[in-house]
Amino acid sequence: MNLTTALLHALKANGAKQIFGIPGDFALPYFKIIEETGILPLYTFSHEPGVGFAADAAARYHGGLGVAAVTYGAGALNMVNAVASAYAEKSPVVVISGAPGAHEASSGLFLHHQAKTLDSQYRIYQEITCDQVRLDDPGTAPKQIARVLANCKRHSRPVYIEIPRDLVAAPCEPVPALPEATVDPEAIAACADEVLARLKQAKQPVLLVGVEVRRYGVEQAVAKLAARLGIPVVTSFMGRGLLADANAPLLGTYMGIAGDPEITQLVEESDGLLLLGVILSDTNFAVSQKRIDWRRTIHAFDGAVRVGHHHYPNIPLDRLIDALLARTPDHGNRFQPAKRQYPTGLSADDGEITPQAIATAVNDLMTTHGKVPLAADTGDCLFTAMDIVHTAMVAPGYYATMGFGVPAGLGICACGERPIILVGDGAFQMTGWELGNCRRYGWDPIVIVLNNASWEMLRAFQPESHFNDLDDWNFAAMAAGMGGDGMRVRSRRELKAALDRAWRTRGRFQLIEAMIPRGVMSPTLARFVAGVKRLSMPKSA
Ligand SMILES: Cc1ncc(Cc2c([C@H](C)O)sc(CCOP(=O)(O)OP(=O)(O)O)c2C)c(N)n1
Ligand SMILES: [Mg+2]
Repeated sequence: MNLTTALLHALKANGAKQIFGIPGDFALPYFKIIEETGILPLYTFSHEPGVGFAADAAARYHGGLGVAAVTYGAGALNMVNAVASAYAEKSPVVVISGAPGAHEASSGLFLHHQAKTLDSQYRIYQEITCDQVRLDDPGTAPKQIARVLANCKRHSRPVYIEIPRDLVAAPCEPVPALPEATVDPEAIAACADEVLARLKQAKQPVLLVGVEVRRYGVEQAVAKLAARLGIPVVTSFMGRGLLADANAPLLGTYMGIAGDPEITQLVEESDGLLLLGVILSDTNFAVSQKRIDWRRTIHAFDGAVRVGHHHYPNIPLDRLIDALLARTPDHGNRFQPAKRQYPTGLSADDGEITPQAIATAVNDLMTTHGKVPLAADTGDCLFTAMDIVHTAMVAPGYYATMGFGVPAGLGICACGERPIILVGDGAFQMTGWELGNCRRYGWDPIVIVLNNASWEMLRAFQPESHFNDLDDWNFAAMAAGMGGDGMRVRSRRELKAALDRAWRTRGRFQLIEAMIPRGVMSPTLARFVAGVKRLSMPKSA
C-alpha cells in the first residue's frame, strides 16, 4: 500500500462514492494511481468550481463524503468559492490537492502556480475547511488522514489534504479506524432533560428542523421524535424537503415574511421553539416579521446546544436526538403529512411561461412519473423550487452562490440518478457548460434554463440598473454541439411538450430553455423582495 492508495481506501471506507477532479502536473502522479487502482470512480470536469459543486452535491445526496481532487495553485485556488459554499452549508467535502515535492519546495525558485508563498494555498484553505494536513511524512500520514476524515464527518464541513507529488507512491500503512468523539453522557442527559422540560412548560412549542438533520443522517430519528412529541414541525428554508413523507406533524417551510403567514406566526410567537440543526442565517431568519425571542429558544447546532442562556458544548446532534427519544414514550401517534397545495395541472395553452408555470409543469411530471431529485442554482429558480413538491433537493440556500446548479446536478447523476436541474441564464453562463461532460459518462439530466436574459433577482432589488440586462445567448442551439438535445420554448404548450419529450428521451442531456419575460418573478421571490424592502424601511415609514 502507498500513501495514495491508503487515502483512497480510507475515503471509500468512510463514505466516499466517487472522486470529481481536474489534474495538473502537480497532481498527475496521484491521479494516475486513482485511475489505475479504480478504488473510487473518477469523473473529470471542465472547470474547478464545477468539481467543488459536484463533490458537495454528491456528499449531500448520498450522505457520505464528497471528494474534489485538484492540482496545486491554479486548480485548488480556482475552487475556493465552491469549498467556501460547502463550508457555509455544512457539506463534508474532502479537498485533495497535489503539491510541489520536497526538492522543488527547497529549490529557492518561485514555482509555477505559486501565489505569495508555497504555504499560501494551505493558509487560504484553513479559512474554508475544518481541518487540514500536508502529507509530507508517510510515517505519520495514516493517523493524520484518520484525524482529518473524522473531523470532516464529525463537523460535516470540508477538509483539506495536500499531497506532495514526490510522495504519492511512498510505502504507507493503512489508515486506522477513525477516532471516536468523546462525549459526556451526563451532559447529554442533563441537556435532554432540560430541553424536554422547556417544551413541556411551553404553551406553543414548535420544532424547526434544518440542514444538519440531513447532514448527520438523523432524519428518521427526528421524524420519530416529532411524532412522539406531537408538536408542530416546520423546516427551515435550507431544510426544505426534510420529513417530506414521514409520519410527522409537518406543516411546511418557515420563510418569515416571504412564506406562509400561519407558519410564520406559529414560529415567531412560539414560547418553546426547538431548532434542530438549523443555521441561524439571514436566509433562514432575516425575513422574520417579528424578532424571535432567543431566550425561549432551544438551538442544537454545530455540536452544541443552547437552552435559553444555558450552553451545553460537545453535544453531537445524533446523541441528543437519541437521548430525547429515550425520554419520550411512543404513544403510536399517527399524522397525515400536511397537504400543502402545490400548483399542478398546467394548462397547455399559448400563455407566456412564468416561473410558477415551470413549477407546475414539474409537479405534473412528478405526479405522473414519480419524484426525482432536484438541483437548483441561485436566482429565481431557487424560489421557484419552493413551489415544487417535496423531493430530495440540493441548492445553495444559504451561501447563495451562482454556478452550483448544473455541476450539482451532475454530482447527483454520478450517484446513479436522473435529476431535474433548475438554473437561471446568468448562472448557466457560469457553469452550465459542464453539461458537455455528460456524454462521456452517459448522464442525461433534464435541465430547465429560466431564461429572462437578465440578472432578474438583482433587478428586483435595483430595477433602475441596466447592468442587470443580459443578452439572449440561445442556449438551446448550443446543446447539440455538447452532446445533448436543446429545446427553446416560449409558451406553456411548448413547455409541457418539451418536458414530456425530455422525459421520454434517455442517454442524452435534455436542455429546455424556457423564455420568461423580464420582470416576471415567482410568487415566493416577489414576497421575499417585498418583505426585505418592508423590513429595510425606517420604522417611521
Ligand atoms: C458566483 C456569484 N456571483 C454573483 C452573485 C450575485 C447574484 C445573486 C445573489 C443575490 O447574490 S442573484 C444574481 C443574478 C442571477 O441571475 P440568473 O442566474 O439569470 O437568475 P435570475 O434571473 O432568476 O435572477 C447574481 C449575479 C452570486 N450569488 N454568485
Ligand atoms: Mg436570469
